[in-house]
Formats: sequence, structure tokens, C-alpha cells
Amino acid sequence: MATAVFHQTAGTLQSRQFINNSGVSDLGNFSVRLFPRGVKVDIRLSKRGNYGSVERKFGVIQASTSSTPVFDPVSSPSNDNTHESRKKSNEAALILIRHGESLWNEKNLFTGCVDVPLTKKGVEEAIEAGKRISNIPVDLIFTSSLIRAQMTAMLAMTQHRRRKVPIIIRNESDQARTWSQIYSEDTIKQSIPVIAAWQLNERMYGELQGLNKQETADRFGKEKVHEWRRSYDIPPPNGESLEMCAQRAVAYFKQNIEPQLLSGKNVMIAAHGNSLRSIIMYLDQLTSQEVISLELSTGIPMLYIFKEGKFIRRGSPVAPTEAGVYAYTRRLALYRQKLDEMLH
Ligand SMILES: O=C(O)[C@H](O)COP(=O)(O)O
Repeated sequence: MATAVFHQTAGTLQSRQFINNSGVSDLGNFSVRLFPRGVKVDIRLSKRGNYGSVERKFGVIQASTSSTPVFDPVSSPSNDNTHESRKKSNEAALILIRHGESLWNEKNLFTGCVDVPLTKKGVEEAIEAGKRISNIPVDLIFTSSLIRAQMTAMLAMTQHRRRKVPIIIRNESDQARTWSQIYSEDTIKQSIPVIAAWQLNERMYGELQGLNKQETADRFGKEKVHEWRRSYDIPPPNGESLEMCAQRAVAYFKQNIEPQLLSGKNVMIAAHGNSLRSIIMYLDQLTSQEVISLELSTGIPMLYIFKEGKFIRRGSPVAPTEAGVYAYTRRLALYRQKLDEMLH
């Protein structure tokens, strides 16, 4: 007898018993959908071939045997809800994007966890990034809790050809959640939940936050500052090392994002230089030596395909080479074709 116990984390539901330590469901796939009066969790138990659904309405979990079909004129791969496709649904796109240039990037200041907005150039970078990924399905967005990552995600989505509306899911209180309910299933289908998580924030730069990078190097020496910025396990004064940042960012990724990819959801993550470096270290299985030389530019999206439990790096989609990205999986190619048909 399988029992699902749910707890709410940053607006999503997770099934503890369905996820093993590595964040991968060992019993089967489940998907989470938002409905006017609550959240519906569809569970396919692959070991027993048993399909059912569980509905959570404002804290009450109710079991039912039927699921409400969702019609989407351009089904993203994950919305293809047939029995067969659920079996094959362990394939999804993952887009990572470092925020565009911030006001403190421009001034060359250590920023870390200080909440600083984008510059005009950063806004333009985010829009450009959105163009580069405008044909890739996005079902769910994760951002850090910092405005520069959230601005980047929102601006990028203004360019998406599917024209779904990103909506921030707040986890402030039950009342705040109730007050932000949407009462149209059609509108829900035309929206993308955005989940903000502090665990994806930039590494905490300790006593360097707000200091000028060049002046700090002049004062403490170039080598020392390079060690603070790029070593794996040496933290800046009273700050986080990359290793410490990885502990929270990768744990969040495994616990909250990987299960979504496993259920076929296409995910975009808008975050920061160091939280993304640590996630890429996990995805690409880099050593602590290799990650040292990994540098991420602002506003450049990176695409991964999650397939058969593995992450395959596909580079950064740019117009001329984009076809190659789509040819990579049949489901992405089909998505692109349907999108073209609908929009032309
Ligand atoms: O927090 C900062 O200052 C930057 O976003 C990342 O800085 P770094 O390149 O020094 O790690």
C-alpha cells in the first residue's frame, strides 16, 4: 500500500514517500497542477500499474479516481497526458540563466545577497536571452529571491512565443495563497508558476559585500581576492565558500527541481553566477578543480536536456544553431512544429 504524504514548499507539493534520497521517484511519476480550489496531484505508480489522483484543497487531501484532462492547443511535451506519454515523460528541457547585468556588476562591487536591480544593459540582456529561448517549452520557473534574477526571468518570458504568463507563487501565508487563487482553468493553463527560493540566491559574500572588486584586490592582493572569488572551499571573510553555496543550492535543486524534470516538466532557473556554478558542477559532474575555471556571463541562457535520468548539455540556443537543439529530441521538435503551425 503506497501512501503519499504532502508538504508544501514554496508553492509546490512534494511527495516525501515517493522520492528517494537522490530526489528521484522510485515508485512512479507524479505531476502537480493548480486548480481553482486547490492543487491536484496525479500519480502513476509504475510498479503496480495503478493510476489514481489525489486532490489537495486548502489543506485537505482527497482521493479520486479520475483526472481532469487539460486541453492545451500547443501541448508542451509535459502536457501530453496519455497513458503512454506518462510512461515516457522522463524527458524535459532545463534552461539555466544567470541574471543580466546588475547596478553593482556595472560598478564592479561585490554583491552577494544584497538585492540590487538590473541596469538598462541588464534589461536588454534579459530580453535578448528571452529571444534565444523563445521556442523552448517552459512549464515552471524557479528564481532566487533576489530581484535581479526575478527581473531577468520575467523580461525573458516577455519574448516567449507561447505567450504564457509567468505568475509568482508566494508562500507567505495560507491567506495570501487563498487571495491569489485563479478561478479559470483556461487562465491557469495559459500561465507559468514562478517559484522563488532563497536557496538559489548568490553566495553570501560576507564582509566583501558592497566593496569594489578592484580596490579589494589592491588592498588584499590579487591572489587573495582570486582565492576568495574562485576557490572551492575557502570562504571570503564571514561569507560562503562555493562549497557552502553548493550545499544549499544543489540540495534545493535535487529536492525541488529534479522531481519536476523527472515528471516531464520543462523548467527554467534564473539565478546567479555562483549558485548556478554549483548547480552546473552537479549537472556536469565537475570536480572541485574543474569548477574553479567555470565562468558564467550575465544573461546567457544554457540549455540541458534531461533524459533517462541524465543531464545532457546542449549549449546556449542561438538563432542559427537552434535547429540542432530541436532536432535533439523528437518531443522538442514536435513542440516547435506545433508552435510554428499555431503562430503562422
Ligand atoms: O556577487 C557578486 O559580486 C557577483 O554576482 C559574482 O561575483 P564573482 O564573480 O566575484 O563570484
